[in-house]
Amino acid sequence: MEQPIIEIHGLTKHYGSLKAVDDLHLAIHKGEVFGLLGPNGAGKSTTILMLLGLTEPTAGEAHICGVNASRNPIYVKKKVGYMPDNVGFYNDLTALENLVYIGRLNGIPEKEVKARAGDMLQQVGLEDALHKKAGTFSRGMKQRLGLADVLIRQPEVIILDEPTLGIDPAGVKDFLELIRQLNQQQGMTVLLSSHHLHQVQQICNRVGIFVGGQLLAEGNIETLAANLFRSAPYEVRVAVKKLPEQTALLQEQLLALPAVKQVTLSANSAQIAGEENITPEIVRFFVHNGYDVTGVQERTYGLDEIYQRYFENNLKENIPNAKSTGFFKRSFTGKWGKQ
Ligand SMILES: Nc1ncnc2c1ncn2[C@@H]1O[C@H](COP(=O)(O)OP(=O)(O)OP(=O)(O)O)[C@@H](O)[C@H]1O
Repeated sequence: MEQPIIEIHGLTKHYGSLKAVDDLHLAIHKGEVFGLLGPNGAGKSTTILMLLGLTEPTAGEAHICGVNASRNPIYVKKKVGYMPDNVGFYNDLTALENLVYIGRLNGIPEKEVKARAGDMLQQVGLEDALHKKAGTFSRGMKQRLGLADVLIRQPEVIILDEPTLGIDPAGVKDFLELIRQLNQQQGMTVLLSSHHLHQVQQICNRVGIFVGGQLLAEGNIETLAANLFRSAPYEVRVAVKKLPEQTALLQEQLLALPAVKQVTLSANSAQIAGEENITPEIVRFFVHNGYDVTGVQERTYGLDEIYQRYFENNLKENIPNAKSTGFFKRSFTGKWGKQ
């Protein structure tokens, strides 16, 4: 397999007694969109600064595009396009003028720079705002200009720190679509940090959940879900016209079926979780026992549950069994309750 474009080993940063980043290990490969997901203060920005060689790690190493970031910050600057959470521009210059200026600073030949800047602005959807002053731009437009600023340097990888902060929902959707296109059409590798799990879920191939300086879990959504709900990863809800008032026997019968681990009964539905795909068996059971089945629904996990679950585990250590936690019931009923 190709060498990862970002490789982090034991990366650690202390600020006095505070461990902002604690023994981080991570590999991101070419063409991936990786989401670093975590609440404020989790250590995302500190990690990014170490990746860029802008702050020295207390311990560990970050390699990016094949070099040690803290030993080669200038090389890293050439290879990596970094968009901070607050991009600054010259407000009195137009979008095109700002970008031409940046292009020149980055050594783009004079005869090319204007055309390249124009192309970039078109690519990020600012073709109608070429000659507008950056000072008049909305937050969403500024982020697009920030992306053009990053892309004109022709980076191998782009790192975006909270790129959608402060943009309205429509702007967020457009911006994320832009990132997706960059990835799909140009194979651009992207690392983005966010505390918006829904946004991360929309465009990232892989996600790292980062809390209190530690990477608590990492993988694609399916892997995270499987790890999280390891004991009973499959769930099905069967809606029936009416369940008996005394449910103890039914509960016992269901729990006796192979692979069934958890059963929650309400007036007209049964929620059942198991070690493997139990849907056919469960449906057969209800039909065979004369219940009028009005609906069957298999459950899929979203990042929501995973994210909350890891927070919960992190806050309340050593939860022995997911079955008994309030979270499990809450997310279960919460998700279905909405439908
Ligand atoms: N220069 C610094 N000096 C001291 N403490 C710092 C410094 N920079 C960050 N920290 C602390 O390190 C921790 C991690 O901060 P960091 O900015 O990396 O988190 P984050 O996940 O990016 O959060 P946010 O989304 O709020 O930026 C926080 O507790 C923060 O207060």
